[in-house]
Amino acid sequence: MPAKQRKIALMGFRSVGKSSLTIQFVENQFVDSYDPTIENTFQKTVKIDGQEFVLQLVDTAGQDEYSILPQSYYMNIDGYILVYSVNSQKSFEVVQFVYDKLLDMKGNIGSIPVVLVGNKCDLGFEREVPVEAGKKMAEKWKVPFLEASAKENQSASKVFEQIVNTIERASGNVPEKNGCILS
Ligand SMILES: Nc1nc2c(ncn2[C@@H]2O[C@H](COP(=O)(O)OP(=O)(O)OP(=O)(O)O)[C@@H](O)[C@H]2O)c(=O)[nH]1
Repeated sequence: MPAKQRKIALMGFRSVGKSSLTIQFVENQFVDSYDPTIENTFQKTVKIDGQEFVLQLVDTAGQDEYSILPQSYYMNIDGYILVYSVNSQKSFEVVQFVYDKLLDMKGNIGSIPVVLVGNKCDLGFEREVPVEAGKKMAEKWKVPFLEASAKENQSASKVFEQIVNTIERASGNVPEKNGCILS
């Protein structure tokens, strides 16, 4: 089967680790320094369940509750990875704001593939967002949820596999599976 092209946007508050998750997945490395993103696109080819996918990953500039999302974030994007960091309640609020914006713009979010990610789960001692809060939000949205750590390379590649599977399910290419993945 020919490779499928999929375009995925990572969105969420500043400094939650959108770039770090992407770089961990694409280049298998973690960069400790913080360099705010304007917008970057990465590409990686992966094989999932025997199917090759060419993933274009749009690492967006961080949003906040005042952001006006550019049209390009709504057009030609197959799925969204919405990222907050578990040590920032504010970032959890921003991810809800972003979801609502997407819902407004896209109409029926039920048909928009989304994965919710609580990053920086290695910072348990600074935790402001309980696992249950992330789980509950994802259940409300009916989307998969994972906690991850770009730093410790926990679930970074799972996040991307999960969004690809969610996109495939939404387009009717994979049988429906129950529940959320939490790790
Ligand atoms: N402890 C810890 N730090 C992390 C993790 N992921 C990212 N960071 C750090 O958090 C800071 C911000 O990470 P970025 O990946 O640049 O965050 P971003 O969401 O792309 O930020 P913007 O470009 O502003 O949107 C950097 O100093 C990273 O090293 C993680 O899983 N654990």
